[in-house]
Amino acid sequence: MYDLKDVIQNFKSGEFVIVFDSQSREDEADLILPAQFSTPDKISFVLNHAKGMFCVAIDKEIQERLNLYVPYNTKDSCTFTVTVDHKDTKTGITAKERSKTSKELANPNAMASDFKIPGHVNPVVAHEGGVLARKGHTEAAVELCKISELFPAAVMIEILDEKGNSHNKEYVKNLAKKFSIPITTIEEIEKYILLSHPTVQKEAEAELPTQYGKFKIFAFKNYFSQKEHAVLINQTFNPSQPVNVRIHSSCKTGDVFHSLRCDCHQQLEFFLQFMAENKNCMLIYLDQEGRGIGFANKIKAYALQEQGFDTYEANNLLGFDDDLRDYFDALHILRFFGIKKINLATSNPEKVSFLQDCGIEILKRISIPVVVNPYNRKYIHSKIFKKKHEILIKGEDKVENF
Ligand SMILES: Nc1nc2c(ncn2[C@@H]2O[C@H](COP(=O)(O)OP(=O)(O)OP(=O)(O)O)[C@@H](O)[C@H]2O)c(=O)[nH]1
Ligand SMILES: [Mg+2]
Ligand SMILES: [Mg+2]
Ligand SMILES: [Zn+2]
Repeated sequence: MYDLKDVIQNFKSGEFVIVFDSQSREDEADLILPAQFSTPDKISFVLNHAKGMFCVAIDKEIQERLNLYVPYNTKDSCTFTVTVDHKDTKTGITAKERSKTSKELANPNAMASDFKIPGHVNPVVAHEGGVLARKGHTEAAVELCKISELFPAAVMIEILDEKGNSHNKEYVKNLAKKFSIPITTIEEIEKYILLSHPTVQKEAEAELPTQYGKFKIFAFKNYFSQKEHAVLINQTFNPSQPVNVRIHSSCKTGDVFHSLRCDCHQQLEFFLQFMAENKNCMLIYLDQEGRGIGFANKIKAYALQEQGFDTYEANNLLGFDDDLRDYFDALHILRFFGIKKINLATSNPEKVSFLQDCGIEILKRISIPVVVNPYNRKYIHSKIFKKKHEILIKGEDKVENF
C-alpha cells in the first residue's frame, strides 16, 4: 500500500488513483481522476481499462449550481443525478466528448444551461459529511479532491477484469503495476481526515469538586458520531510539562454500579486518587461503552459470557470485531490542550502505539494495580493472553498463575 501523501501528490498533478473500499462493503476498486484534468486520452484509458459505470463524483454545491435533479429514492445508496452531456458535444459518447463533459462539471463557472439532459456521463453526489458519514467511492473521490486542493469533481469508474468481474484483486494490482497507478483505500482516506482535522469541539467547562479533590471538568463533543466526552484536569495545569493521562472508555456497569465483572471501576478510582495526589493530570473519559458496541450489546455479550465464551468471542458471536474503539477523539483532545508529552496510565498496548504513531511522546506507562476476583478473572485473563495487556495484579495472584 502507498503512503497517502504520495497518492495525493499524484492526484494533485492530474494522475489516476485506484481506491479500494472495504471487504465488508462492495470490495471493489475504482479508477479515479480529478475531473478538471480530463483529456480525451485519459478518458479513453478509463474506458479501455476500467469498464464499469462512467461516473463523475461531485459535491452538493456543484449539484445545486448545475441544478442536477436526483430522480431516485437514494437513502443509503449512491445519489445519482440525471445523466448529462455538455452542450457543445454532438452525441456525447466519444472519449473526447465525455472528457469535455467531465471537465465542464469541474468548471466553477459552469451553469445549468451548459448541459443537456439526458447524456452519457452520470454525475453522482457525495454525502455532505464525506467519508466520515458514508464510506463509498463517491465520498472518497470528492474527499481526495478536497485534500488535494482540487475542484471537488472526479471521474470515477469501477475496474472490471477481462470477464467483467469486479472482485479481481490480482487484476487490479497488475493494472496498477503496469501503468504505475498508486492504490489506496477508503479506510486510509478516512484515517488521514481523522488525523488532520479536529474531530471534537469543546462545548463547556466548569469546576468539579469531588470526594477525591477539586478538579476542572470539560465537555467535548464529536458532531459526526454525536459522542460526548468528559475531561477532568487538576485545577493548576501546565500542558507544556509532561501530563499524567488516563484515557478511560465508559463502562456503565463498572464505573457506575461497581460491577465485579471487569476492572474498570478499580482503574477509574485509582486514577481519580492519583489525580488528587499528583500534579498535572488529565482523565479523558470517552463515550464508547462496551469497547464501542454500546450498552445493550455489552449486556448481550455478558449473557453469552455466562454460557462460557470469553469477552472477545462474545463480541464476535454478536457480529462485532474484538474491539471497535478508536482514540482519534482522545488524540484531538490532547492536541486541543497543546499536550505533546505524557505519562499514560494504561495496560493496553493499542492505546500506547496509536498515540505514539500520532506523534504523542509517551515518557512512561503508569501501571494500575488490579485485584482479581472470581468474576473478572476470565476477563483479565483474555486481555493479558489475547491482547497482550500488561496488567499489574494486586494481592496474592500472579499473571503466571492464570
Ligand atoms: N464488549 C465488551 N466490553 C466490555 C466488557 N467488559 C468491559 N468492557 C468495556 O471495555 C472497556 C474498557 O475500557 P478501558 O478500561 O478504557 O480499556 P482497557 O482496554 O481495559 O485498557 P486500560 O484500562 O487502559 O488498561 C469499556 O468500554 C468497557 O465498557 C465485555 O465483557 N465486553
Ligand atoms: Mg462503488
Ligand atoms: Mg480497563
Ligand atoms: Zn468495565
